[in-house]
Amino acid sequence: MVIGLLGGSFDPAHEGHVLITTEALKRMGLDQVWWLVTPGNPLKARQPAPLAERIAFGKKVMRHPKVRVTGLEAALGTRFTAATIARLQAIYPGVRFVWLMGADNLVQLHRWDRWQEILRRVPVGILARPGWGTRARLSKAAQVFRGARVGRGEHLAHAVAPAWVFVNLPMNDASSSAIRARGEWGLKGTAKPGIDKA
Ligand SMILES: Nc1ncnc2c1ncn2[C@@H]1O[C@H](COP(=O)(O)OP(=O)(O)OP(=O)(O)O)[C@@H](O)[C@H]1O
Ligand SMILES: O=C(O)c1ccc[n+]([C@@H]2O[C@H](COP(=O)([O-])O)[C@@H](O)[C@H]2O)c1
Repeated sequence: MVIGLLGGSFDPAHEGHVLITTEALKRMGLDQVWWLVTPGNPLKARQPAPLAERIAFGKKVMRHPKVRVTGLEAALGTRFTAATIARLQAIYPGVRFVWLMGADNLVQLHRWDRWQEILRRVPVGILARPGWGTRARLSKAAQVFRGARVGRGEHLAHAVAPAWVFVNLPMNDASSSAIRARGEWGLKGTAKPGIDKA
């Protein structure tokens, strides 16, 4: 069993999240993807909408039999990705986990807690995001782990970590901050009319 983990604020979830999830399922040979809706990104000062509301909206937006929208980090009491992955690996020893993220997150990965441990624990799938390709390829994490880059998504899940892949896909420029800036995600985390469906 290979499970992709897509961590995020999902404040709110949008079609960019749906696209990278379905593409990761198709291109990386994943059996499932679990969204890990974070209680709060350790590097973001801004307080997100309440977790329950972000999860509830995520479930509306992301409807796929192989995808679960979860609040696992709140349940586990972890907030840092390295700690979350370590806990999940301990709880599910028979599962191969793959960490998924958009190219923008690769650019700042070296600022995450125990970031090199993440790459040594699990294969990492990077999904293209408009405007971030060059910076991602030049990022510190990509440089430090350049020898661990895998050419094709299909080879990622069963590669021995450290291993990462950069997957090009049809670009989608949706972002939660743009949705919030347009006032389409209520202050209390409630979706306003018009974004019932991403
Ligand atoms: N349009 C997109 N294309 C590719 N990856 C994306 C896209 N939107 C989000 N992601 C990725 O999904 C994960 C969760 O993203 P997040 O919930 O922070 O959404 P966001 O749109 O980036 O939010 P914000 O604008 O508030 O920073 C991250 O790994 C991010 O890189
Ligand atoms: O572990 C860390 O230090 C760390 C620092 C920044 C972000 N993350 C994780 O990165 C994921 C993406 O966050 P976001 O807010 O960009 O959607 C989410 O799972 C966060 O918990 C993790």
